[in-house]
Amino acid sequence: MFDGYESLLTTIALTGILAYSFHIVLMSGQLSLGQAGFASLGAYTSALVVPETPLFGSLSPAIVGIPVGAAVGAAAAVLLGLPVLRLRGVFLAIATIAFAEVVRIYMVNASWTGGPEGMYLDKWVTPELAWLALILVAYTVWRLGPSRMGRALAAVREDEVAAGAMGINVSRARMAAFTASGALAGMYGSLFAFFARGIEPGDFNFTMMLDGLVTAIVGGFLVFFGPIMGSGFLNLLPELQRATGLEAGWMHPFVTGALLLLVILFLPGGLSSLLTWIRPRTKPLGSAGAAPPVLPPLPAAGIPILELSGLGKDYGGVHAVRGVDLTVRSGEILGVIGPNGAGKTTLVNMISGLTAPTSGTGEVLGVRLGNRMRPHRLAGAGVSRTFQHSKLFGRLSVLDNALIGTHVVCRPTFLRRLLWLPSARADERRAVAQAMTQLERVGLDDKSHLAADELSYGDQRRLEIARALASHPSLLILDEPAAGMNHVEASDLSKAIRSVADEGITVILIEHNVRMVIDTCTRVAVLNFGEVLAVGDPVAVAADPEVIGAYLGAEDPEDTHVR
Ligand SMILES: Nc1ncnc2c1ncn2[C@@H]1O[C@H](COP(=O)(O)OP(=O)(O)OP(=O)(O)O)[C@@H](O)[C@H]1O
Repeated sequence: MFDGYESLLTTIALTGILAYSFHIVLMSGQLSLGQAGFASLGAYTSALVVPETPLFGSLSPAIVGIPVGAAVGAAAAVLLGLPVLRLRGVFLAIATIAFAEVVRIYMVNASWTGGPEGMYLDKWVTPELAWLALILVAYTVWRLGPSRMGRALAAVREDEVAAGAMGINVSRARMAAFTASGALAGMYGSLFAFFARGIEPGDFNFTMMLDGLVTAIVGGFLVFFGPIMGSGFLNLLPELQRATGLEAGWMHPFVTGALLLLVILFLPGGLSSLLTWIRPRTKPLGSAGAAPPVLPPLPAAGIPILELSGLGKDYGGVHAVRGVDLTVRSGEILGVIGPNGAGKTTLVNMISGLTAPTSGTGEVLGVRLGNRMRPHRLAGAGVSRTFQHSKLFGRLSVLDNALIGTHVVCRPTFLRRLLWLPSARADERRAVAQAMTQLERVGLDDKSHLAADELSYGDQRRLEIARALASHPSLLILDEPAAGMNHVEASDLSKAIRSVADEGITVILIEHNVRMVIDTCTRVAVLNFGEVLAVGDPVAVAADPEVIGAYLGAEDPEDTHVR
């Protein structure tokens, strides 16, 4: 059927699958180079189990090898991921290269693999089978992208700390991407074995890994069809060379290397991003008529939701926070003020699970603070926050940022999206409705399609608040939300915070704008050198001579806007 092009078409499909195994880890911001090891394990294992005759008379026996290769690759990825996924960046890349090399050396020396000569196999992979496998993989990645899981991977890629604070289990998301990458590489290995009529350990070497990585990067990892574009383009290049008579041996690696350089320098989204530029920016999936998800009730007004006893944090010799005793009751707006370096951010980092205390105890919404605490657990219990220095997912849209905020109140949708179940679409619409409600609250609903990076500074601060509110928190922590705002904007923000509190959400507000704190908060705590200097009614605290001496430095609290 594909006379003369069988080999080219199959190679494009197989390289595409290999590139998807890189694409999926790049989606979560990881650089793993262990794919050659997973592919090798998948290839050799499926060589042992694939029957020597067609199934049911005509079916390619390679279809038995595909799930086996994928399962072996996934299992190897889990076993490797447990120790190595605590590494990041180049260290993860080195550890995974080492794994691939260990597998290669084992395959060279083991007797069941045929040693360095490898194994001869029958050719069972046709272009149709290879493309069917590629389309299935591409379909899965397409359905993953806009699902709750897909957004979680994107959030982890953009900013792990913010992702954790939005309730995403960062370790689990990274492990899921790594395992899927192992499965795809194992699947590639199995298909390759029965396409190439045999395998030897050298087939799964560093060059193979580099080919897959280059294809994924040149194609682009921000759009689901990037690997197909990358594979098509890079595999058609030699044909183009042949057609133009430029067939020198050095030409192909040279052109590929130059392309990689050009893409990294000038087109970080890869070739596929060219298509998304040409396409007009579409408004996101509408939420018209959709109700927000069923939201859990907020704690009853007046009950203690946060209790700290002697809580402290030392950084070496620096006592950032010392012996803090504090109770916060549901419905309060607690202002936290104090000079620079007083320990305000460290205190809220402990409350939101980002920093482990070194002394004392604390309980927030029924969750005990401690060394093993992870931010996603506190987010799941109802703590949400903004950061002193904005931590938005810059390359994602305003709507996607807010949607990631809904992570803890929305149901997973990926598996149901794979099957096109209407309930998944209904859940996505509910998530969009919840996100849009919060964007409307801060006046960003008409900018929902813009990238967060494209917003003005003030809008970025507002988006962080909308993202935090999208999780329907019981406790909202705002770390200097009015920084950089003028008086009018600060006054609007103050009104918005009071309206949030009127809905029953407890707020902790760190702010240097004391006028705003007095106008907004029901109670104020003053920190100085990591210790609580005073807690109480805002006006009374602002008039306390000890507080004035330590922080305000002015007799009249009306005049104070201290940084
Ligand atoms: N990761 C860290 N390692 C070492 N020291 C730290 C760390 N984080 C905070 N500190 C120190 O702890 C003290 C309290 O810092 P923190 O940022 O909590 O103060 P802050 O009251 O929020 O200050 P600002 O108003 O300037 O934001 C400071 O002396 C700071 O240098």
